[in-house]
Amino acid sequence: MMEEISKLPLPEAFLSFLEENGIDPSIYKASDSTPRYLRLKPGSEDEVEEIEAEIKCKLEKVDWLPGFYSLPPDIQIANSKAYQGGKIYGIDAASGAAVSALKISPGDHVLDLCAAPGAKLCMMLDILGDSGSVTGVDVARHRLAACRTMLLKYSLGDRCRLFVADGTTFSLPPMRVDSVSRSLLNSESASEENDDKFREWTSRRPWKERKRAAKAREGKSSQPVAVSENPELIFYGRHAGVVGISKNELYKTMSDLEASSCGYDKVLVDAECTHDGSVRHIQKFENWGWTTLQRRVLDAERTDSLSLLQLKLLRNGFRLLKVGGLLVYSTCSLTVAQNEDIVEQFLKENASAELQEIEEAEGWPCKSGRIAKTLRFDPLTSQTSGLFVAKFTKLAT
Ligand SMILES: C[S@@+](CC[C@H](N)C(=O)[O-])C[C@H]1O[C@@H](n2cnc3c(N)ncnc32)[C@H](O)[C@@H]1O
Repeated sequence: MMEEISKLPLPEAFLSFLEENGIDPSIYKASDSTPRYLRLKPGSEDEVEEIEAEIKCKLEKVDWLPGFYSLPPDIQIANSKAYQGGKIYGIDAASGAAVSALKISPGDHVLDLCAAPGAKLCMMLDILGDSGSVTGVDVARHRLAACRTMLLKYSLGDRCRLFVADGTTFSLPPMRVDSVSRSLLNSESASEENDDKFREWTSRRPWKERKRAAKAREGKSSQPVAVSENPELIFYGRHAGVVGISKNELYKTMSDLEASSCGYDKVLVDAECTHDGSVRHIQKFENWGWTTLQRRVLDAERTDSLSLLQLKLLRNGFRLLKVGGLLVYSTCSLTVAQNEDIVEQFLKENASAELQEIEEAEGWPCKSGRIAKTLRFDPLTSQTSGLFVAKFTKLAT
């Protein structure tokens, strides 16, 4: 087997998986030449030359995506001052496109239902600046903790809340404007008597959270990711409408009817998937072992349960969207089962869901998916990692 693999770029089983799913294996041959991408923190535009000098490489502006630059795949940015100082983000251009498709406008309340590790969430917060809010949800505590670290590094957390929660059942409303004004009034005076009310977030984690995190670490190697029954808030910014309100207020869930009128303006469901479109992810299996690839990517049973998870995430994300809002469903898989099939099934069961043309995509180097209005990025066509994107709106019924 090893001999065969050393001759082939990818193992037979993976090639048959691609064939079964109608994916052209030659897209992986472009992997060596697929550039790396970075996004510039807004406000750092004048520092491009300095960054280029530091990483010793020219940054090519991505002409179809504002704020994005490409660089050769072998250039490392993690040790650079620009990266460590929070002036640049490592994020694939296709991921940037998925966020752009959401058309986030000032004041929007955005839900990111599979948020970790958070490259897209950071981009949303940068777009929103000093307005609106982003609620990030992820079932994996350690990944969401990494997202929190990123928010702090880029000083982006002011209008963000992060919940460890199951995205298929999450039901909390967006930050309420009245709670923000109340929280501003209360933030100074949140005193000992107000023990039930949230005070300003501190990086000193409460004892309970530390204990839970230690427990999760102990069980991590042998158990799948633990799904907490109730959402658990692991971060909130000063202007995220949390400071000064009580736990009862924060954890009050929305009914479907309430969600239609007071739900989120924009929802991203960047669903868990087999990651087969991510060239760099597939390449990692060379070190992790091809048997791991068999288990994690090709196993039919996993794929079936993943499809169900994807459908449930999409259903719940859409439930939390307000009428007239926009939802983007994306995966970094290129299989039809995890993309078009999910979209089709979802549309069949939701009379209020309408697939939308992604107007922003004019000039994007991508192809149409098998369903009109959906998009597919792949390394050959787009010079990016693989990504499927579909956009929906919620109609009044
Ligand atoms: C493709 S990744 C998301 C990447 C992220 N949007 C970003 O830009 O960095 C999928 C995420 O879904 C999370 N996930 C898996 N099952 C979930 C569930 N039931 N609810 C919420 N998140 C889930 C995984 O932990 C993983 O972090």
